Amino acid sequence: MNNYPFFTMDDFDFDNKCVYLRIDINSPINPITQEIMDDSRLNSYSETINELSDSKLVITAHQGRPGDDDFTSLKYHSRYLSKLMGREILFIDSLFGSSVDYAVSRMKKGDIIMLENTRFYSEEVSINFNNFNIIENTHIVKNLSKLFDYYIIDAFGAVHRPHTSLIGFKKSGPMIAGRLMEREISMLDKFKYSNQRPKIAILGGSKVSDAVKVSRSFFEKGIVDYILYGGVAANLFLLASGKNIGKRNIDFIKNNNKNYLELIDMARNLIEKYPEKIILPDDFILNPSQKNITLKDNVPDNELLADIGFNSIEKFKDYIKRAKNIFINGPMGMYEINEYSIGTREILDEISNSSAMKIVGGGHTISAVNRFGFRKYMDYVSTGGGALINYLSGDSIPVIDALIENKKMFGD
Ligand SMILES: Nc1ncnc2c1ncn2[C@@H]1O[C@H](COP(=O)(O)OP(=O)(O)O)[C@@H](O)[C@H]1O
Ligand SMILES: O=C(OP(=O)(O)O)[C@H](O)COP(=O)(O)O
Repeated sequence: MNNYPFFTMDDFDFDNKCVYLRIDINSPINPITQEIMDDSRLNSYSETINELSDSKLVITAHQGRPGDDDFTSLKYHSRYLSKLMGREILFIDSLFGSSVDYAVSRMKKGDIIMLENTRFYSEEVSINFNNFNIIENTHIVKNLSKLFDYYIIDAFGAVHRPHTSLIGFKKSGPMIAGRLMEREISMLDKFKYSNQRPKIAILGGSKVSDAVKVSRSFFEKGIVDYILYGGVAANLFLLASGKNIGKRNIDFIKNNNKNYLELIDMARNLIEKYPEKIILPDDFILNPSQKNITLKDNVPDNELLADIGFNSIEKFKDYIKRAKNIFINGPMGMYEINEYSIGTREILDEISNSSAMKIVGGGHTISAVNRFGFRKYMDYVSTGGGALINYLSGDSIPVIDALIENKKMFGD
């Protein structure tokens, strides 16, 4: 038996068994060619998949969110993974139903199948996850649970999402943490339990809802001393503090967050309670004009605050220099475009030069770290973005909770 409160792959023998493996290979996608722009997440599953080479292995995963450019089929991911692993992977363009049943019934030991993007099915994300009866009664769970002996969940990047393909099988059979989950948890615990101060978080990117939610826990529980905000997360806090961030930036927040008024309220409360811990940029590079402006200037309606400006970079660097523990999730701006990549690059450069413990995570953040050549300077590169910050925040994590519950049910 292992030392974790959940099953790991050490606890079972998968020889000739039918195994469900949920991974997170959600990757940055080129919106024009649909090519995978960074294969870090795909690369992180070699240990798990190699260890399952005696099983009949069926892989599920998601890519993107409905409505977004990167909401694509997993056909390309299956080809990519097949090449990386040097193993044939049969792609089935459904998640469940007769074509899946038939393909699985014909599997032999050593075969691998990958199913279609779980988020092509609304039952994956749009049901009431507080009621497990509903989850258990989805077509996804009813159909797939007929097929498997074991359910391995290795999607560390999505552990903070209580979605059907991630937690829905907790009563169907043993649910097991994969090798990536084990590695992530043991590495992140080193940071979580380190008492070296100051500890700082750097939160950027576009998923502001995760950023605001965890900020509260980070401050309330004293997990970090400062949070430096970039990207859309910074825009949200600036808006909440009464700054004029311009129509296009407000619309970006509104259009991507149904609960944006609630987010602004939460951000405002945090600013009132922890003013000295919230570190915000005060100048920016505009897109499309590429002008450097401060927030004292008016932000024209058609401009995005696409990168943090030079004063803000220097201000952030001062905090990074003094830190003993640092983690970063989310780029400082639209790093994919050269003209707006300087903030992200400079901040990653300063982190790389620091002697603090340095953790970095998130699909786009890893892609930036790889692209700008900083990977070798990081102590740990987590595959999780939202997952990383939620895990470090000490809040309850739906997938980990489900794994723990499952071990209690199937433990003996
Ligand atoms: N100020 C901004 N306005 C619009 N998009 C932004 C801004 N800053 C960053 N982004 C975008 O955020 C995306 C990355 O965010 P996110 O998915 O949250 O990061 P991660 O995958 O590392 O967790 C990038 O595509 C980047 O272009
Ligand atoms: O890429 C992911 O999150 P991340 O961008 O926070 O690292 C995960 O696959 C979760 O995706 P989601 O935030 O669309 O639920």
